[in-house]
Amino acid sequence: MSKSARFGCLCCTYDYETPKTLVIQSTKIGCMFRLVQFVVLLYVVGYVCVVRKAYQERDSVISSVTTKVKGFAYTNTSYMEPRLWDVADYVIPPQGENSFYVLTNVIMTPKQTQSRCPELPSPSTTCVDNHNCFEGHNDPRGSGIQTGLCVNYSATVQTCEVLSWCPLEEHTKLPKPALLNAAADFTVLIKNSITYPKFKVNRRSILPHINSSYLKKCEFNRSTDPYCPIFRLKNIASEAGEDFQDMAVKGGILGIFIDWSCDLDWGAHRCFPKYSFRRLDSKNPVNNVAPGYNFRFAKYYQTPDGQESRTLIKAYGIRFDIIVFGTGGKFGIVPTIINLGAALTILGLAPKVCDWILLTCSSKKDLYKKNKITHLNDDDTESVSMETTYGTQ
Ligand SMILES: Nc1ncnc2c1ncn2[C@@H]1O[C@H](COP(=O)(O)OP(=O)(O)OP(=O)(O)O)[C@@H](O)[C@H]1O
Repeated sequence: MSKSARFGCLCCTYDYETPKTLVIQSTKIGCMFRLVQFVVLLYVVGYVCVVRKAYQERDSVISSVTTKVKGFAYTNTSYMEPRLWDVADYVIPPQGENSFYVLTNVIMTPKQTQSRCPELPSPSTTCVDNHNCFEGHNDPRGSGIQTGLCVNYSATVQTCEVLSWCPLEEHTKLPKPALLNAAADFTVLIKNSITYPKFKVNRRSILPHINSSYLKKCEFNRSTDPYCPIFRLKNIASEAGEDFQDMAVKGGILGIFIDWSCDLDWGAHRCFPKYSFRRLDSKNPVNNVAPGYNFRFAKYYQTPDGQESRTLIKAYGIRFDIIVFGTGGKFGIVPTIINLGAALTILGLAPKVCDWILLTCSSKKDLYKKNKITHLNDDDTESVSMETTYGTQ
């Protein structure tokens, strides 16, 4: 390192910088400074305080949900005997965790017993003789375990025999419109209790002003009854932008969102649930392979001769998932002090921004630089102090 560079560096180390006040009497610069201050204030007051409510302490909601569905459907079709359906028939299982499932369409296979029967015809199950079938062969996509025999499925088709619940479920066409399209008019009561433990606030979806006679007749309506916790299923679907009758054919999943975000500074009594609805299973119009939601279950019974039998039900339906979320906020001294400090720091940036504009962008930047930065050494200090003591002659 050269001698002068080392000397310069040494000088920097032992320099002392102190700000001096430079008053620039310029309307343009004054306005710019006030504008920067105004923008910073707008951010602090408008965004930090009003929108983000940064002066509040926060707590996340803890919630529990129970549901009760009501309604009746009557079906009278060619593929099933006339039948009345009530809640015990179509809500499966009777109790769900933060969700409930409503059966809307079915393929029923009654009177099944454990026996042997020919497989449903497909390229892998049709056979010519017993050599094409393998005893014990178990295909998950098939209907049972092969016995090794090739038997008549119909007058013209032979298939491998399987040990299974017979008769097998036929790949029949799905009823359209859905068998239980009357489910559109079923209603569901959602009892949702929430708590903000930090603030000791408890609320229910059945608000304090709701009495039993109101609950017996009310129904959720976004404009007239936004706090009634009883929802008609078709309205849930339509609010989610779906057609209930369409969804009912192959099933699907709908989300019921309950937002409990509350400003508790106004008191817990002003904390209300906000409901919104959305379809949760993806409905891709381009790739419509395997749409909807279905599963199988069976109802078992014994025939008069003591044989175990069952009715197999392939159920299509709509699952309603209830998703509760929200944060509660209440004035807190710690976040207030932290954010006040941050706000003042940001406010202190206003002169820095103006200085930077003055010293780099303005047309008189050289003049400002000359007056803004003054270099003094010890000799200058002595001459200044002598000038102050004796005055200039
Ligand atoms: N899905 C629903 N649609 C319309 N009203 C409902 C529904 N579920 C419950 N209710 C009504 O809301 C009120 C409170 O229901 P809750 O289940 O707490 O009482 P309940 O006496 O056991 O109801 P119920 O015997 O009528 O099923 C009752 O008047 C009930 O009839």
